[in-house]
Amino acid sequence: MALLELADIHKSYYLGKEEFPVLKGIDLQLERGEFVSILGESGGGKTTLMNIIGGLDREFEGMVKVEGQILDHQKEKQLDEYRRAMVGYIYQSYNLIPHLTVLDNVMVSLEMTTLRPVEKKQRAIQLLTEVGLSDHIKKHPRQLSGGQKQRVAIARALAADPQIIIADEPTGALDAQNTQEVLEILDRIAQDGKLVIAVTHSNEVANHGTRIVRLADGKIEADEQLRSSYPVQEGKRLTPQPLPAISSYRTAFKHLMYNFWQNSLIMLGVGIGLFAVILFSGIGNGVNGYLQNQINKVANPEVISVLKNQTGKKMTNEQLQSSIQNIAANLQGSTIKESDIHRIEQLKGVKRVEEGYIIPAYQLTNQAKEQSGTMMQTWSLAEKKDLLKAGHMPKNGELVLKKQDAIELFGNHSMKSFIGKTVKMEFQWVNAQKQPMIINLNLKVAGITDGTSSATVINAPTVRQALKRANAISEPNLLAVKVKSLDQVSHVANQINNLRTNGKRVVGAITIGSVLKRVNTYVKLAANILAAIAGISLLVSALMIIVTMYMSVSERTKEIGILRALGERKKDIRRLFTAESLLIGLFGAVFALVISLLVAWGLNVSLAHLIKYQIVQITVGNVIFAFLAAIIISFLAVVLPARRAANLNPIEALAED
Ligand SMILES: Nc1ncnc2c1ncn2[C@@H]1O[C@H](COP(=O)(O)OP(=O)(O)OP(=O)(O)O)[C@@H](O)[C@H]1O
Repeated sequence: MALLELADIHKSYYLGKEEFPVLKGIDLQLERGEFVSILGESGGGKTTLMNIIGGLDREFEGMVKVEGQILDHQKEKQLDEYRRAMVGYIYQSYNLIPHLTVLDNVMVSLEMTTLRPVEKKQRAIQLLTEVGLSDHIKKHPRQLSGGQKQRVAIARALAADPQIIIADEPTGALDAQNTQEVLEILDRIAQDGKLVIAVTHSNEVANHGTRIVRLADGKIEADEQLRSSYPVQEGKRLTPQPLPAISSYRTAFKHLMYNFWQNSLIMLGVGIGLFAVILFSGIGNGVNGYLQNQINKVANPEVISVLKNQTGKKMTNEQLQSSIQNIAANLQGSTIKESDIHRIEQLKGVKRVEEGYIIPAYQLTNQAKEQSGTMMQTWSLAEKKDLLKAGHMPKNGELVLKKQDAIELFGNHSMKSFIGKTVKMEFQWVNAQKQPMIINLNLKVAGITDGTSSATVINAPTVRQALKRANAISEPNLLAVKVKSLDQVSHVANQINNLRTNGKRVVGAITIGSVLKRVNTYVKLAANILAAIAGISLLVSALMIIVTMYMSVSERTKEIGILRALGERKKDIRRLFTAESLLIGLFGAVFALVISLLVAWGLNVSLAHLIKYQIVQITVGNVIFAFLAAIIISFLAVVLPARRAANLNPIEALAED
């Protein structure tokens, strides 16, 4: 049984509808141990025939049998397997993969065998030693002479232990010395029991073989046996296997490293898009946290302020806030009844209710100096001690003065010197008959507050006692309701807003939570705008990967042809480019992470004296998101380029200059 049998092979090329027949009925039987030279005039169809024998061409008529089995050339998978297991190629122009070392060029073939990794390496080194290249295994092809390159190509062709070695003009580019050596190697391969088929113009090469087949006008003109073929002993063969995924990733990594600087620029480009995403998210977190922190500093979010609902209807937080302005006009109508306070105390989730007053307008006097103010709220649970810059919170008969007020009244001295001084206070109120009356108080300064968000305050009992003494109405017009926990705040506020008498709402609740919510809305809006900008940069990153990968496919067309000839499937080619894109994305993300952390650190340090807060806060979630985004965009961006690479016709890809 012949190793390879060709029966009635016809092949034509078409230009439009015009047919150019190249092979017009080839019948050939080739055996192991033969060194067959195919001779013929230029353009006679030798390469075309080799492509058919080598399992690269699918478009021909006729039958190819391998070891007695018909090779179904319609089925790509069968051809892939055939090339992987049976065929090794040697080309005139060597066709080594430029970004892989000599050793790795040979390993590419061995990756498609079931040998263990150590055995693969041992075999590659042994083959390279046999062709005299043991000292050059770490070099790249560009660092080798022509003769050396051809020997690497021979070692690679033999690596996966194929039975058929196809050599297309193997000595065409070599000098006499190297030609002689390569021919001897080819002869040794035939002696080892393999079938060597060499396409040549040279009689020297042809005479070296055991048999010469002459092609003319698309047919076999002569078939001449020069010597008997070599005897064949059956030995153990290596078992082929499809390329493992890890090999594609390794090759992709090596390619990236080979063009390190060029690729690092691309990764930097991709990284900048991701950097924008990470940094903007970090700034979003920081600003949000900062605002919450600022609000929590001046007010306790677990405290609800309750005012009289003077309309009886549903009121929003904003309407309630602005209703404070109406208190002066209707002091009596703004007070909250004892019974309603009691109802609030009974609500589920309420811990404590503190009564307080809003005094619409007041006047402070120290001897001849006067200072007036508006909207004084008695010190309540909603306030925070942080506002106090000196002294203590006001007790009965005491007041805490805003720093500016203190300076107006006592002159510009140190804050502590104000404490202990007395001030007169006057404000207007009404009695039960709605008669306006002036309330007078003598107060001792207990502390000083600073800043814009705080004011001069006294405590509620001081006000209540003064009102009672003057026979004015003394019900509170403000309540501070302390809630048991933060998550109950909005529920309690709802219950308070829903308290009714005769169907009319009685009181209204103002929560810091709602202020926070509004702030959050703005922060989110800003964050979304930043995210949109970051999204655009991601799009740019994706485009960059697409362009890079398309360029890579064009640049590496020949490599794709070589890999296909070695037996890699379309799938393997697609995976090679996908792997490369993924690695670019992931390295880009690492790049982005490093820059983001550095920039975040820099911003936080340089802003530390302005804002005592980490204004950029990059969370683990942000980092995970950036990596996921990198993986997704690099996967999507490579779909089309990878498909294009996989669909390249291997013969055309190999013919690429
Ligand atoms: N893809 C193609 N499309 C159209 N015609 C082609 C194609 N490939 C080869 N041919 C034609 O087929 C004929 C045989 O080409 P082939 O490369 O097989 O010849 P060859 O014998 O190997 O030539 P050479 O010795 O010069 O390498 C030539 O006339 C060539 O122009």
